[in-house]
Amino acid sequence: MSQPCVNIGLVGHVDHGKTTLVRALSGIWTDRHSEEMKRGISIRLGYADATLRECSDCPVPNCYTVENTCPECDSETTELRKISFVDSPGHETLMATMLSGAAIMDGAVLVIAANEKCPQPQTKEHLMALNIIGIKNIIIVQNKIDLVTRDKMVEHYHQIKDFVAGTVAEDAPVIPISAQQNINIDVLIKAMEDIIPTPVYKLDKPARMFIARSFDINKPGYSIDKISGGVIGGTLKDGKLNSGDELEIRPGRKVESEGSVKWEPITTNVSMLLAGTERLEEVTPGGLIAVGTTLDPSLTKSDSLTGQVAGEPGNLPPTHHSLKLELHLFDKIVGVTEETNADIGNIKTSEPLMLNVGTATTVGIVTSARSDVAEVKLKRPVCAEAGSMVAISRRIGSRWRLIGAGAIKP
Ligand SMILES: Nc1nc2c(ncn2[C@@H]2O[C@H](COP(=O)(O)OP(=O)(O)OP(=O)(O)O)[C@@H](O)[C@H]2O)c(=O)[nH]1
Repeated sequence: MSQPCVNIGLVGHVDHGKTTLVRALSGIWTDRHSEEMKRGISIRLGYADATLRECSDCPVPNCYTVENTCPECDSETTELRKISFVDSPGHETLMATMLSGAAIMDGAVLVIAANEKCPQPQTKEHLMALNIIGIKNIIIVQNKIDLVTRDKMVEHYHQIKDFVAGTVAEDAPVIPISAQQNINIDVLIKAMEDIIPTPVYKLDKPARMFIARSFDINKPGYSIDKISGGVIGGTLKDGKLNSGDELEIRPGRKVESEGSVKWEPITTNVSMLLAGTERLEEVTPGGLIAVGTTLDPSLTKSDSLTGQVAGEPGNLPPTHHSLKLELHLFDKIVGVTEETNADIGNIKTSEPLMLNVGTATTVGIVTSARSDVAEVKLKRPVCAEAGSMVAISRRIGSRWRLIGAGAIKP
């Protein structure tokens, strides 16, 4: 049995075909939430595992597939790697969700629809987010090529190249595909093998897991056989987890008594480890895992532990109630709206900011600010190491807009 070894994110503007592409690569539709069906957009992060395979005996050169049997020559294919896909929502109001997902991506596919002018607002904003979080292994797909003429496709390709010039994706390959018609999916698989390596993990370090989902197994559709406690899902960044291990979760649980509020770390035990549908005795970093715990399911329901960090007791990063950030702000606001090209200027004392740290999203009020450093008092504390990168968004009009990044100062 093996678990996925790398997390690949799908990012890009709303409706450009991320979920359809995950389906082409994994056979799984990640949008199953009823509100998503109703609105026709992704709201939560979607997750799906896939096994990328190669047909080495094939008369067709470079034959890559996700099927066990080669679609070209019917030979049995060989496994290259198992991958977990993280499907981000592309709607502008869901940037915080996209940023939480980006924290667990090892590489990303930027999906750009060929039938719309490039760049669309979240094509830009998602690329900036990848830049902030430090994701360098990027592939660009030019999707929906079935809807455009060859000339339009070439014109669109040049728009993409102009747009990424000078960015972290400058040298990323641009692969024309149709996720819906399964065109060039094999070329994309080959590019994933070439461009997005399996990270080198530090197995001898204490276990540390970024929690991206948490749920109550009793909820219909989520039930996992033989678990009676709450479940957390996410990715292990370092170390290993074994069935039966003790686990600490930080910041933990909010406790209110006599008018004061405290956050207490939670301790629990690992009762079950799952990668996809496979039950494992030990998990290592890479891919998305679900951890069954001995916690009361009321503590994990409705993603209540999303954004927290789990790991070996006594070895987790500190809990911060305020953050001192070394600022790296953009010059201009990203996105195509009436505020486009508006200068960002300095962060001001008393202004509210939305901060994304790892998979956590929190809001805070600036208590002091200079042009290069700001201190922010957080509404909800976060567990993070000094030096970690924080994505900073400011409220402009009716939504939070990404304005830059900050490194946590000790
Ligand atoms: N013709 C054509 N339509 C496509 C293709 N890929 C996706 N679509 C359609 O485009 C629409 C949006 O696709 P989704 O996969 O939901 O897009 P998304 O990027 O996941 O959307 P959000 O997650 O809500 O941002 C759907 O109606 C798809 O059927 C393609 O290659 N060709």
